[in-house]
Amino acid sequence: MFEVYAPASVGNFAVGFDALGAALAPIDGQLLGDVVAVQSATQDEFICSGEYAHKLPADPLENLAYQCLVHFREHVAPNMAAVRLELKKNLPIGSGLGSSACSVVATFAALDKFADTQLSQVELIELMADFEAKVSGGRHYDNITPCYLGGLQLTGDLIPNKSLSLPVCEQWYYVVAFPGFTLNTAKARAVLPESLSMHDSVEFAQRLSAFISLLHTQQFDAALSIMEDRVAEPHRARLIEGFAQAKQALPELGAKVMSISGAGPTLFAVCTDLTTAQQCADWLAANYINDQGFCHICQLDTLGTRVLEKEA
Ligand SMILES: Nc1ncnc2c1ncn2[C@@H]1O[C@H](COP(=O)(O)OP(=O)(O)O)[C@@H](O)[C@H]1O
Ligand SMILES: N[C@@H](CCOP(=O)(O)O)C(=O)O
Repeated sequence: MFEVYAPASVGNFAVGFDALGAALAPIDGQLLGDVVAVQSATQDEFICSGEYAHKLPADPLENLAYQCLVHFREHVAPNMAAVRLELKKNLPIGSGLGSSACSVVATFAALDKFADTQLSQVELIELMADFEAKVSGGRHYDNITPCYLGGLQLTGDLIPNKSLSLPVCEQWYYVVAFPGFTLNTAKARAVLPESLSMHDSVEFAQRLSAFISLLHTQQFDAALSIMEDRVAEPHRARLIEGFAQAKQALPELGAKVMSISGAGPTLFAVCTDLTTAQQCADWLAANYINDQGFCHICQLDTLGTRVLEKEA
């Protein structure tokens, strides 16, 4: 038996709608992501457990992890031995933390290892994106690739191998706050305009390309100064109760960036020191989250999806 862990991720990373995403690692060492455990069995078996299992449809046919197993058995590895696959659903659904991507990535990575199919990285990413697209209302890679590969990824069909890893400042802290209520990604995509004006398209391209160039040249303060979401955030802000108050309060506390993680309602702030990050986390805990919510101070998870070491 082995377990595969896939980390939560911040889609869009404010400046790269559908094109940038970052994997998260809480600095207190907690794991923030889904786990898939696989072991040999006499016939295929699927179990869904974990804190948020009860929020998923009871019918396995509607569970992405089970759908991935069925697809893998039928189309990728028909001769694979029978498997007992358990999804430990540790991330809230509709949170903006790449929850559906987490389940899909962990499941395919685990099955790929179990069956020793040795799919290429691009083949796996394609497969993962196909399944996440079934629920998210659009095909995008900005949760899949950081979740799978770790770090901050520039990602999309135009990008060689679907993803390019970007350098980030090691002193950046990411405060993420899931408020405890949910926002369906497909619904949050439906409020976006179908197209951008020429002006907005040029501005988006300038901002994203400058941001990446500044990261590569280690001009991190300048990168933070243009790290803003002018594409999705203006349309989604009204869907997220408490967004406006946080948008005002967190920069006053010293956050360099405050925006929506993925499609929301999780908010994220980028801080350049731990004291400020803690103050932002305290504010979010007191003013944004309810008793179902949580808040973490994170840095980037550079490992991505991996097999968990067994505890001694
Ligand atoms: N294993 C799974 N993990 C997450 N969502 C799943 C899973 N299986 C099915 N779903 C469905 O997919 C949808 C995911 O919603 P979405 O808003 O895209 O979540 P997130 O943004 O957190 O990925 C929900 O309707 C949920 O019931
Ligand atoms: N680029 C996507 C990201 C969705 O992330 P999720 O965690 O909310 O699923 C978007 O902004 O729609």
